[in-house]
Amino acid sequence: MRTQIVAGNWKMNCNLDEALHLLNDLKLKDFSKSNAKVIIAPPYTNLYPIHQNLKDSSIKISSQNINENEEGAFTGEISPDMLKSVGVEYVIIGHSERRAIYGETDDLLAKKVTASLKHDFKIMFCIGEKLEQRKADKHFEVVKEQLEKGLFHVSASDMKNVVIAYEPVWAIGTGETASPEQAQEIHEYIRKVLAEKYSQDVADQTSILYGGSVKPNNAKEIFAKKDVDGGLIGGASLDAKSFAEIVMSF
Ligand SMILES: O=C(CO)COP(=O)(O)O
Repeated sequence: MRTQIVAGNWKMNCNLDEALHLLNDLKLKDFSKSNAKVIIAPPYTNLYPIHQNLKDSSIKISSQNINENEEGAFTGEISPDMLKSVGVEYVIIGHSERRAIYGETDDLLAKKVTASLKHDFKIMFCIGEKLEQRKADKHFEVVKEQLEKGLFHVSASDMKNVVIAYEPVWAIGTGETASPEQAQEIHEYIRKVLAEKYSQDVADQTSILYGGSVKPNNAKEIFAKKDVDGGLIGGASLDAKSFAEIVMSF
């Protein structure tokens, strides 16, 4: 049985006051009624206070990025050890905004994956095609290549620490969602690629999340699909009521 996950990617939103407010609202929700594991990925500046605040909670903390180096002259960057020391358990790697806006390449992402596993983080590895690639019917080959270049140096045994997040770029923050059928089709394909690379066991045990305009009114239908094991939620994760409703879709 795969772990079902609903993760909130807060992106560059919430100063400390706003973050603690949102967290308090989330803590009032009874997530024990859901089968999903709940993860939040706040900005770096909120990680430690949130960790301190979540000590008795089942909510897990993720960072939105990580640097692949141990330490040193990398101005503005955050190391694996720094994230460990403030209670981070998960890291998001390869988000399309990091790929597109900050030029993160498959090679760099592969290094971030290696560094994260070395430091015992769990990874949410993001893949997904752009609109023109979808229109040209290239989405299958795009996600396969992203997996091969960024993730497939990971050993089969380390894959238990990897979650894949399929996020079609055309559906992120646009209000346009992949249909449940489109999500199922490509999630099934990703699982097939995992089975070919590793084994059916690894493929069957790897959670594959969908991300891209997931809202309370569409989550249930998307999550009901056989190969969709949860969601990576952007905008709707900034509102405790909406996020909780999405979590309760499981
Ligand atoms: O990028 C996303 C999560 O990482 C999805 O964002 P939205 O839910 O705002 O479309």
